[in-house]
Amino acid sequence: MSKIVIALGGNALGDSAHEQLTKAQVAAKSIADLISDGHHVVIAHGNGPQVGKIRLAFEETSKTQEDVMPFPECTAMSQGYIGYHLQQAIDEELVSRGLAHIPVISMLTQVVVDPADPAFTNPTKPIGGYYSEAKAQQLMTESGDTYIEDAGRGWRRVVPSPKPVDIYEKISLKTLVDAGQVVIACGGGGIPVVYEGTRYKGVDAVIDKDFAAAKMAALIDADIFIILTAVDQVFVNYGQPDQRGLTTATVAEMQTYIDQNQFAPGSMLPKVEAAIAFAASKDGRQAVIASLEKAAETLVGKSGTMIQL
Ligand SMILES: Nc1ncnc2c1ncn2[C@@H]1O[C@H](COP(=O)(O)OP(=O)(O)O)[C@@H](O)[C@H]1O
Ligand SMILES: NC(=O)OP(=O)(O)O
Repeated sequence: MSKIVIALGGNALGDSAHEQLTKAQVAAKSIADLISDGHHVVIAHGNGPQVGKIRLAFEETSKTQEDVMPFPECTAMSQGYIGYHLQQAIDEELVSRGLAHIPVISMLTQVVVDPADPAFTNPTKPIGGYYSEAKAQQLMTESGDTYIEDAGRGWRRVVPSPKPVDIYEKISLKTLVDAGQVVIACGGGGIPVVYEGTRYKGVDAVIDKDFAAAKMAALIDADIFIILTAVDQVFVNYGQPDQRGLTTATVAEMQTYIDQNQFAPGSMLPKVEAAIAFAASKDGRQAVIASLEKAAETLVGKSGTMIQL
């Protein structure tokens, strides 16, 4: 039996609430396969599309800039409704397999970041929907926000994405995990907070959930870290006629591919960096990048890209 942390991609969870629930049900089958096999599973999820849409809804309906919902609150909202979908879908799947005694719980999670992180002045995290270049240029002029081209999929707004330093609720997290519960935590990378004087305060940023999940995996001493997204494997020469899927790779090999700029910033690069960070943190730890539908297959080498020291 292994302790496994799974990171579910926000983009891979679909566009609308309806689509998300359907995709959560697909992910739940994969997750329940692992639980049925006796593994202990902890889940983090993304929120890029969702947090962007929540923020946009408030920007479009607020009378003043001050009324617009701040980003930490938007991430808290996304943790709520994505966690609700995942809780419901995983629970249903466990009940259907006679595993109703295993509780599933999602935790609002605050993740501590460094206020001096250079990411605050260099926005890189894509959120919300996709726009044409012309529309993105118009939005940049009107709003002063930054938009970039996102891995060949269109233009998207980007916001600061500081690295996770600590998980504020780590004692509760470990208690629930040790009690055998299926915990959903660090949704959307966690609600970003900084220590200010005598208290923690939310900051305008969206943490990358792959980095937060890697931090959580190390904190709970997980054996395996699985990043589930919309592609079956990591590719070199991605999108080119000679693209090649990677089945296994060492940390050193992946670092060489990073140095060759094989992975798009804001999409595959943070996944590979998070996977490397976990695999390199202790001998024997494995990190896998695979598609949402195929979590259990990755453990028997039938799918995904497996990275180890
Ligand atoms: N080298 C690569 N190999 C595989 N996918 C890549 C690569 N570079 C960029 N991508 C893109 O990265 C996407 C995964 O990133 P993203 O959509 O941000 O993930 P998430 O599912 O976590 O929201 C893939 O669906 C693919 O379109
Ligand atoms: N917060 C975050 O990393 O979301 P995505 O997985 O949707 O990019």
